[in-house]
Amino acid sequence: MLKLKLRNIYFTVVNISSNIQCSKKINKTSMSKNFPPSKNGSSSKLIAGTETHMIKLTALHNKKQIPTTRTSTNNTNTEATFTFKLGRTTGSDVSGDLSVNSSESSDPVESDYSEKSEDEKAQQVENTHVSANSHSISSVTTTSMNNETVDGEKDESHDADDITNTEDSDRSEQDDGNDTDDEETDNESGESSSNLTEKGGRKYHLDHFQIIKTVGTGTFGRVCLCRDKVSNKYCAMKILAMTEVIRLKQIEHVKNERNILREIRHPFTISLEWSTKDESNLYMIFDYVCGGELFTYLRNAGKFSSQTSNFYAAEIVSALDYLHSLQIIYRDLKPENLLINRDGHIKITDFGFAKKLRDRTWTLCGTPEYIAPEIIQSKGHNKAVDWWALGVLIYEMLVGYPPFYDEQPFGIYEKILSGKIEWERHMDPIAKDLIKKLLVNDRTKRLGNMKNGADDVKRHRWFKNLNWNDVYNKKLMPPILPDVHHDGDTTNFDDYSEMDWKPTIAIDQKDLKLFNDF
Ligand SMILES: Nc1ncnc2c1ncn2[C@@H]1O[C@H](COP(=O)(O)OP(=O)(O)OP(=O)(O)O)[C@@H](O)[C@H]1O
Repeated sequence: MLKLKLRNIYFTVVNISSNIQCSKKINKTSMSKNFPPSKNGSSSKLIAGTETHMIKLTALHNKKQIPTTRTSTNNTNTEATFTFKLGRTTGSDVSGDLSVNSSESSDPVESDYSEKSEDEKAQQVENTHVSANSHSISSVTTTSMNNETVDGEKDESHDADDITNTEDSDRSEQDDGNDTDDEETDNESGESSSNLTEKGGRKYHLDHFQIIKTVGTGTFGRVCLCRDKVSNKYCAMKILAMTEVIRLKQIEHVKNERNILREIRHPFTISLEWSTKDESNLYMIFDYVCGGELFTYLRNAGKFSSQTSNFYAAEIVSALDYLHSLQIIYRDLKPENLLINRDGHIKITDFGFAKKLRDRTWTLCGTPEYIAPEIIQSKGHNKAVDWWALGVLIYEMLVGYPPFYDEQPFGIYEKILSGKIEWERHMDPIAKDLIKKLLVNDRTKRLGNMKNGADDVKRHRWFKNLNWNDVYNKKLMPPILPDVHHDGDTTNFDDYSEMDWKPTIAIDQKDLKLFNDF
């Protein structure tokens, strides 16, 4: 069986409707993907778009075998392992103490988003402890075509949220009253005697964070485990190079990401603690989710049982319901973006494509296997795309590979539009029924997007044994407990070279203004 990883070779620019330009770049190494022999291929991530329909495809796929054993030296990080210099550096200096001359701000509001007890000890459950990087996994379970005709044309049977209006060109649609600039005085005053703001909130500085190790890389930067020297807690720092963000025309997406993360607070979404920038990079500080990606567990297991899939699906439904209630569409649901916390519960990460919706949106983005037909057809899309992606995710958890698959993105799109799905003979028929109702090409008939919204999904028979309050309150027993030895354990993540940190380049003042409200 061919094992392929579907992320992060990254190639640029496809115009779906006319021109095609491609340039390839390998972006990172990653994990394996077990697909059926006939489905050995690729997948990509779409990262730009709208008016011109120019999209960038990140993540073709890189091959890497799943390690059969975890070496004892592998990933046994300590704080002394690496320290890095953030902010402007000369040359390729990647060592030394973290020292930043930044325009960082202190934002007490953001502290409110931090969940209090996410790094607490994992609950005592009699589950199998598994490592995301171990080969064996033992899951102990507990508990038609779109009817629109033209781009943007009004749909006869809109649901309440599918408002027709002017085209949204992915402008930043919200001003959340970011007080970054207001707070700069805290920062300019240098190392004040107190780490508290006048309002009593935490006054952050970049040099409070000691970078330990890279745990993930993305399109414009990387995510590192770091230690907050003030609270002594581990956290994750996402570092985005502004030059790359500008080059890939992702300014509004990055601002959306930060703004939405500041707005949300839910047990199954990542918590943004603080964000800032200097003259080179944007920084976001999150709680560190040490169990690794669901992707890794799924690839190691091959497929999940119906009960295991049901557990993860339920937590995602709870989160999607919450996000949609705030008119936020997530748009990037896939196992790579689902982290498992030490307690075995899900944390949805990467809100880079999330969007506060006032209308349908037209941006072509997502990951090919997971994008809904209406995105491919550029008809404007809404929260229904998340319910589609949930159908793809449940299928992938149960079967081991996504329902629409091809070596080339265009092949994937064709399969999505054809509406044909191959079903495994022994698939749980109730789960199959739910998937069928989610993978409906006509989004007006798609479960989750009709007049009862998420309630229709929650009431489906596959979830009939669930109490949704229990789901929200993390009372369901997780099927997998990650093998985690301490809060800063990185053994459930891939190893990333620390030698390829690019020298940071200060952007000029004109470009820096583009990020004024970050
Ligand atoms: N809070 C966190 N705790 C632990 N690991 C994290 C955290 N946030 C992100 N990661 C890891 O870093 C990876 C990259 O993060 P993320 O997807 O947010 O970056 P990105 O630049 O948006 O990536 P992409 O270009 O693929 O969208 C994740 O897949 C995950 O493995």
